[in-house]
Amino acid sequence: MSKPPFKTKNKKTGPEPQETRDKPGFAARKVAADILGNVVHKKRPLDGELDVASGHSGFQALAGNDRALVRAIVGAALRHRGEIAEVLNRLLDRDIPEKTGRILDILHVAIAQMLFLDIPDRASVSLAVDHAGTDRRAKPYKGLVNGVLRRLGREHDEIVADLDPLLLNTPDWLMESWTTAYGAETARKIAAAHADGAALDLTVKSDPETWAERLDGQVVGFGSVRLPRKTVVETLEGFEAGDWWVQDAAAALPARLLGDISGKKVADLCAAPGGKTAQLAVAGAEVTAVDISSGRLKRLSQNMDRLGLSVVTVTSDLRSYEPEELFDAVLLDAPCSATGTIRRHPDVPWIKKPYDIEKLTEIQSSLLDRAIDWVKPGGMIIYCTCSLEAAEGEAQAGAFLARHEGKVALKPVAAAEIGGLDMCVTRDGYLRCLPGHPVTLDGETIGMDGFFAARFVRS
Ligand SMILES: C[S@@+](CC[C@H](N)C(=O)[O-])C[C@H]1O[C@@H](n2cnc3c(N)ncnc32)[C@H](O)[C@@H]1O
Repeated sequence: MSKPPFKTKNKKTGPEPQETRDKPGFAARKVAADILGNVVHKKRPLDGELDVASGHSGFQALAGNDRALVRAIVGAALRHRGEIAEVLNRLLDRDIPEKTGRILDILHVAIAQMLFLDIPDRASVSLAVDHAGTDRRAKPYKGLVNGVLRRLGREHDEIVADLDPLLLNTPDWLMESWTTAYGAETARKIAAAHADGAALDLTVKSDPETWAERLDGQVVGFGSVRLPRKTVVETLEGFEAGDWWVQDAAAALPARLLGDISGKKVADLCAAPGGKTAQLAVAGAEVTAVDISSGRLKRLSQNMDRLGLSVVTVTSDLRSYEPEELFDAVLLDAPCSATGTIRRHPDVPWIKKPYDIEKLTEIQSSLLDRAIDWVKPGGMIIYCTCSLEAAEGEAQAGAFLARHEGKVALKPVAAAEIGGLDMCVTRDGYLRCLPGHPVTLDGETIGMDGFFAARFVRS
């Protein structure tokens, strides 16, 4: 039940005084609240906001250590968004009215620091109060920010008692979708994996064992090299030389389902930024990489240049694309909700809605229906998504088979083809990786992204 709103006068304020702006850490908190607001209210993807070349202008202007602080604060605020909202609910006896500027974002940013980051409460509270004081619509709530946060500092243990983080940090519709698809226990394991975050996985051109040794990592999944989480990619051995690229261990599996493609003509549909394109090219295929986004294809080309790989790129909407000749195989990594990547993209649960899944499943089926006619008889079609939603995976594949009965058949996946990862193969022969599936690094259990793939053969 909602509570009656606070009433305050809306006083106008000018820009924040110089001494506030100059306070250490103030700019980072302000940018963090701004980015959090852009993600949760304006549904802007977090990666875009945190891009040092094209992201949030305030973020771009920060020094390196402040940028790292913003990443940590916004990451914690999103990963624990449900818990923070519940803590606020317990602290407030009235609802904060809408249109109060950044007040809720300021509070979320401060609570994220107080509960989940190693930052003294004193600093988090004082900077949040300063921030409220400099925001035109938040200023009337400066006292409330101070009171609420100080109370959290004093009564922390009672206030956070009995929280269920896994349920709170997962929107109901997602928890229901995963419970229906995988059962309640697995749904909770998935939510737990999201709280843990992700390691850094690399796909190497060859010899994963040697690369694991050289980079102090471990071979996981099917030939991926896993490194500890906080690794700066660009400084690692082999980056400049193009010996490997970043790709989650689960994302590296679908392209392997094509088997020996040396010398074959393969279309990589929805290809950018090119993780799977690189795998196909390294396997010796003649690759045509198609994507609707010229910007993303530019990144794909840069990635292929670094890796010393040669592929043909085509900027086109697949709904109007007409290939010049048929392919031996196609891989369609369709646009999807990306709920399989929440470990690395904690914004996904808060920017995606059930309506998005409905729209995406329509696009996926229209792309599949076109791709089927671009492959030679006997050729393979791999359909994959980095989604946990059955509607974008198992149900989509089943509906495709039903629509094209006689024209296409399922070629079930065998665990032996993906390095014996039998937990990633369903009874129907689909590839289904879940973030709760255990893959270990130095005894620490870190899972992999959620991924789905189905393999079909054209008659
Ligand atoms: C999941 S990402 C692909 C990731 C890529 N396969 C990889 O492994 O690096 C989906 C891609 O689909 C592209 N896309 C979305 N709708 C499209 C369409 N109608 N036609 C072509 N590409 C599309 C997006 O631009 C995006 O690059």
